[in-house]
Amino acid sequence: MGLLWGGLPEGMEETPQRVAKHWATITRGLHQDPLEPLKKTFTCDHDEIVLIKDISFNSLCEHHLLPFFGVAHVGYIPSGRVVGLSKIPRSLDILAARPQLQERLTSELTQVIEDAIAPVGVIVVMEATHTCMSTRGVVKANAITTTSCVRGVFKTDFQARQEVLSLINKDA
Ligand SMILES: Nc1nc2c(ncn2[C@@H]2O[C@H](COP(=O)(O)OP(=O)(O)OP(=O)(O)O)[C@@H](O)[C@H]2O)c(=O)[nH]1
Ligand SMILES: [Zn+2]
Repeated sequence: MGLLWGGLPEGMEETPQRVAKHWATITRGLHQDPLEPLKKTFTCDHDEIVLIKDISFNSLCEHHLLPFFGVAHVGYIPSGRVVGLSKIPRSLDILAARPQLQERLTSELTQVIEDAIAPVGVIVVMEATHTCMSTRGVVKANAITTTSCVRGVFKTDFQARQEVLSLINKDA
């Protein structure tokens, strides 16, 4: 005789509420302004690269509502103003907590940094694993997707772009 259905296991009694809370948490960014963390800025005459590497993020692919996650690298050359280092990850967390495309997440983060401090140049590189590719569909567990968005001097000055990419350890 097989196992008969005997009703919900005790551990599942609160599962609907947990699931609702989880979805509210992972989509909280829909109700938040990604520019908010970047509103407080500081004057600073540093005119070379500021690079924050390996900022972990978790997001949600808009096609399957499955997680994609990885790291972001954000580099910029200030034009007189900088933001607190923790504020860029805070802004990323807001943008990531929405149904996203990795490409759009990358360009939106670039855009909010431009809007906040109008840097001489800004570059965002993101590397991510998409669980809609690793656990279902094509089932490629090790595929990593890299996206980048480049603005300002990094767009036109190949040497500046090379420098920041070598600090990130990526080829141009
Ligand atoms: N460009 C891009 N594609 C994504 C991203 N996240 C998921 N996708 C892809 O979106 C596509 C959606 O394709 P569909 O054909 O509509 O969906 P599907 O039938 O489930 O596709 P398969 O995953 O190939 O089974 C898939 O190829 C996903 O790999 C992303 O951030 N950027
Ligand atoms: Zn997907």
